[in-house]
Amino acid sequence: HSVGIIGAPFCKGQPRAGVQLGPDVIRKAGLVNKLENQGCMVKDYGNLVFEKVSNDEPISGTKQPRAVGLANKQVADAVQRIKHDGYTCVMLGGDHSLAIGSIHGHAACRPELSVVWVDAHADINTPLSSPTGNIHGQPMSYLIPEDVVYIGLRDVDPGEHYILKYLGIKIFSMTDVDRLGIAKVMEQTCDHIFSKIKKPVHLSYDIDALDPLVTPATGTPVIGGLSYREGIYITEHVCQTGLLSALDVVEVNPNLAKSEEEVNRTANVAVDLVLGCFGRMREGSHPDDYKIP
Ligand SMILES: N[C@@H](CC/C=C/[B-](O)(O)O)C(=O)O
Ligand SMILES: [Mn+2]
Ligand SMILES: [Mn+2]
Ligand SMILES: [Mn+2]
Repeated sequence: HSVGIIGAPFCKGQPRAGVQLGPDVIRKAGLVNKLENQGCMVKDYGNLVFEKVSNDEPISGTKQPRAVGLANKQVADAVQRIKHDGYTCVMLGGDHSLAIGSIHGHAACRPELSVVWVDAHADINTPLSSPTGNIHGQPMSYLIPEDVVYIGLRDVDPGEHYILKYLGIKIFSMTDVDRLGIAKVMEQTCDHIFSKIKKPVHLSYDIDALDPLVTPATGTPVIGGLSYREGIYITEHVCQTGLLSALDVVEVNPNLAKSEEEVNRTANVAVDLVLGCFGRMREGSHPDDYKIP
């Protein structure tokens, strides 16, 4: 696996400061070394720099529209570049509004991509249906949900639920995870997105899809989330399709942890999710040329 990492230290898609520290907190938990230690070739493109935007007044209730727009232009350009350089792209957030740019930039290179959205939330509010005006709850509404599957939903607004049903979007809520088990959810997710042809997968992973006991340092925690094992299983299954083309890991906010331990716990889980996407197997592994010493 060859992995291109881009950090997007951005927080304007939501009101809680701290999520802009996500990229470096995840790196500090050893992301690059751990990927290299499992045989990945890694290029870290560093962090994007987001200029301050003044007078960024709300537009029909939507907050920080100009900052979010500009940031996503930069993210789209970076992701497109990383894809053209031949890597599987890993975008470290930052809040989930960054998926606008990440998916847009990825689609510029791979227009036939499909999206797997792992999240407690649907993030598909329109500016008018949004109860908060925060754009991290809206990214999917700016993208044509061609082929998208949701996993982990448990906090969906009425407007979002209407849109999901109206568009017939495939969803696996936490009820479905309980009813089917994560293995069946992943089997049916792959059946759905690969029903016609094999497509590159864009996995957009909001860390709040996992239970707050597993990943407490996040801005919109919702109880009854995915276990660590379910969260990892999703990454292992996507990895074995061989079709993962871009990954977002978003919404790690160290400022919302109650302790240093909660920051580390959240960051370590974020790293393990990435490792699962790039071949880490819980059963263990050994190099082809391994010899008992
Ligand atoms: N549905 C709420 C919550 C949004 C949550 C966004 B998140 O999934 O990126 O955490 C809203 O629209 O404000
Ligand atoms: Mn989200
Ligand atoms: Mn969420
Ligand atoms: Mn969130």
